[in-house]
Amino acid sequence: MNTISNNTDFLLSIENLSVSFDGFKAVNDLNLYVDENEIHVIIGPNGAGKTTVLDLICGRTKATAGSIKFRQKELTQLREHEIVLEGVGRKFQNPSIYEDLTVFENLELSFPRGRSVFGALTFKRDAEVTTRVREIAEMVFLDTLLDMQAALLSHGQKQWLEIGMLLIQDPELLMLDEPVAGMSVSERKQTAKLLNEITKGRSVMVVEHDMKFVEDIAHRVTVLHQGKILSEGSMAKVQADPKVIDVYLGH
Ligand SMILES: Nc1ncnc2c1ncn2[C@@H]1O[C@H](COP(=O)(O)OP(=O)(O)OP(=O)(O)O)[C@@H](O)[C@H]1O
Repeated sequence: MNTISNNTDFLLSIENLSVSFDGFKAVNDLNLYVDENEIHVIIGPNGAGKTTVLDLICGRTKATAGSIKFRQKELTQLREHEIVLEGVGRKFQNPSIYEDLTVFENLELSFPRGRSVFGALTFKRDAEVTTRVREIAEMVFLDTLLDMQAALLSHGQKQWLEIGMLLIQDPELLMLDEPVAGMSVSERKQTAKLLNEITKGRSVMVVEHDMKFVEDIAHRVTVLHQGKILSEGSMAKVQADPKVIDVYLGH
């Protein structure tokens, strides 16, 4: 029986999704849904398949079976850059910023109409770009550091800069892989505030191990284990689930 439904209410609908690596099922018949304006956090033990799910959504890894629908559009057949154009942004664990450029220049380069590395001479920095760069810089706590070389930012500030570089493209779905790893306690709190702000008008999927941070941001939590859903619901619900305590939280 084909269990793939026509679920139109969600921003993202993942159905019967599987991927195998040399016969090993890293993601195994997964169904997962993300609502509009939702912060959806995926947790679970090492090797559960969390990063692989993000890789499948952004097209970095191709599914063996199943469907990923983003606003009715099937993503599994698209290439990575086409998925970005559909409105899906992805941040990897290590920040990929231009270290020798300033904060301003990093944001400017990421603006959809901004200059390309090769088109630098023909680009006219117009007021719209400058305004947008300043707005985003303020959102990611870097408005006083616009002229600083990115290499000189702290680890946390580099993470925020990369989030800013994604935000300036205005994705409808933003995916973040362990965004607070290596951050100080105060940076984690600020990042939680940032994520709560940016969900107005977009959805965010986060893979994270820091349970305090997850508590601060998650509208909904999916617990993965061996490529399958072990538990799902509010943070309070999954935290109290004996299965989750047994395989993950109790360790
Ligand atoms: N490209 C690949 N080729 C082969 N195996 C892979 C590949 N990508 C992931 N895997 C395997 O799939 C499983 C799931 O990995 P994944 O990175 O998704 O786990 P995770 O839940 O994100 O773990 P962690 O919390 O440690 O980041 C692991 O056993 C991993 O070794």
